[in-house]
Amino acid sequence: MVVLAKGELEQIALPAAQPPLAHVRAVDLSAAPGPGRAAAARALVTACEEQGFCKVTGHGVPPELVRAVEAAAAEFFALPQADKEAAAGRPLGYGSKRIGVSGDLGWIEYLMLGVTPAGALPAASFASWTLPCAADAVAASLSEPPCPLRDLLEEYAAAVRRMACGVLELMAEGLGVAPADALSRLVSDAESDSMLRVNHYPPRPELQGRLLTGFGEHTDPQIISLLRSNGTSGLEICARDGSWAAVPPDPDAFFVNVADALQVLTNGRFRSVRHRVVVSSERPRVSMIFFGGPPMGERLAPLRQLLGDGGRSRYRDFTWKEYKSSTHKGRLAADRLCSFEN
Ligand SMILES: C=C1C[C@]23C[C@@]1(O)CC[C@H]2[C@@]12CC[C@H](O)[C@@](C)(C(=O)O1)[C@H]2[C@@H]3C(=O)O
Ligand SMILES: O=C(O)CCC(=O)C(=O)O
Ligand SMILES: [Fe+2]
Repeated sequence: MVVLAKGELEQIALPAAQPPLAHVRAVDLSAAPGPGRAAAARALVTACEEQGFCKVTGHGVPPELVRAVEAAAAEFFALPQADKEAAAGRPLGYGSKRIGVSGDLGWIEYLMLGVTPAGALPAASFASWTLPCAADAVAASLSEPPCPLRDLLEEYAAAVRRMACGVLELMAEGLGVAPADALSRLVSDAESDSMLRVNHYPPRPELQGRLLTGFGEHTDPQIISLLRSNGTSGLEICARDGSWAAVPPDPDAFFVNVADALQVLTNGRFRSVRHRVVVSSERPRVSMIFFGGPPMGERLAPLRQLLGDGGRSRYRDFTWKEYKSSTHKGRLAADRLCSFEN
C-alpha cells in the first residue's frame, strides 16, 4: 500500500499523457553467428547511440521463470503492510513512496536487493532483514525458512545477468571493441555491484483523471539496466530533443537502458537514457529491473578503442565507488555525470 498525504499527492501529480514512442528499436539476441548476428550488433549500437534504449527479444530467460517471479512478487506486495515493513531497510529491502534519501516521492512500493554473480543474494541483502513469506508455521520455526520469492529472485537475477553479459558482448562486437568481454567482464566479475529491484505501482487513485509520478525522471547510474514489466503501461523515455514518449509495454521482451557508467566507458558515444514511470492505469504495474554494475573499486575510464583520434577522455578519472556515493547525495532527476566531465 502506498499512503501519501494530500500535499505529497500534489507534489507528484502530472498534467498530461505523452504520445507513444514512434519507433521502439528491437534487437533479436538469438541471431546465430554470421550476418544475422552482425546486423543485430549494428542495430544495438545504433539504438544505444540514438536513444540509449531498446527492446530485446530472443533473450533466453525462461517465460515460466518470469511468470513465477512475478506471481511471487505480487503475493509479497499483497501481504499486510506490517509484514512488508518488516523487510524494510535502507537502501536495500522493502520501501514505499520514498525513492532515495533526498525527498523524491512516487506512487510506488518496491523491493531492492543486492545480487552477486554466483546468483546468491549477498548477506547484506538478507541478513539485516527477513523477507516475509506466506505465513507457514513450520517454516517459521526453522532457522532458515524456505522462501519461494527469495529463491526465485536469485534464479531470475542469475538468468538476467547472463543476458546482460550477452547484450554487453554484442555491444562490444558492434563497437568493434576487443576483447569480446571488454564490457561484460565488469558485470560477470565476482565483485560486480549489481542490484535487482521489483517495483509495484498500485492502480491510480481517484484524482479527477490526473496522472501521478510513479518513479520520477532519472538516468540509471550503473552500466546497463534490463527491465521487464507486466502488460501495464507507464514507462516513458526522453529523446535527445527533450521530448517524452510512452513505451508500449511488452511482457515477453526486456528493455535495455544504457546507464551512466556505460556512457563513460564509451566516451559519450552511448548516452544514458532519461526515463520515468507515470501511473495512468487502473491496473497495477509490476516491473523487475536488473542493474548491472561494476566492482566498487573499478576505475571508470573510456575503452581505449573508443577514445578517437585525439585520444582524449571526456571524463576525469573516477571509480564506481566514488560515482555511486555521489548519486546518493543528490536528487533523483540530477544530471550526475556533468561533475565528472573534463
Ligand atoms: C534518489 C536516488 C534513488 C537512487 C539513488 C538516488 O540518490 C539517485 C539514483 C537513484 C537510482 C535510480 C536507478 C535505480 O533504481 C537505483 C537503485 C539506483 O542505483 O540509482 C536508484 C537509487 C535508489 O532508489 O536508492
Ligand atoms: O519501474 C519501472 O518500470 C522503471 C523503474 C526505474 O526506472 C528504476 O527502478 O530505476
Ligand atoms: Fe531507472
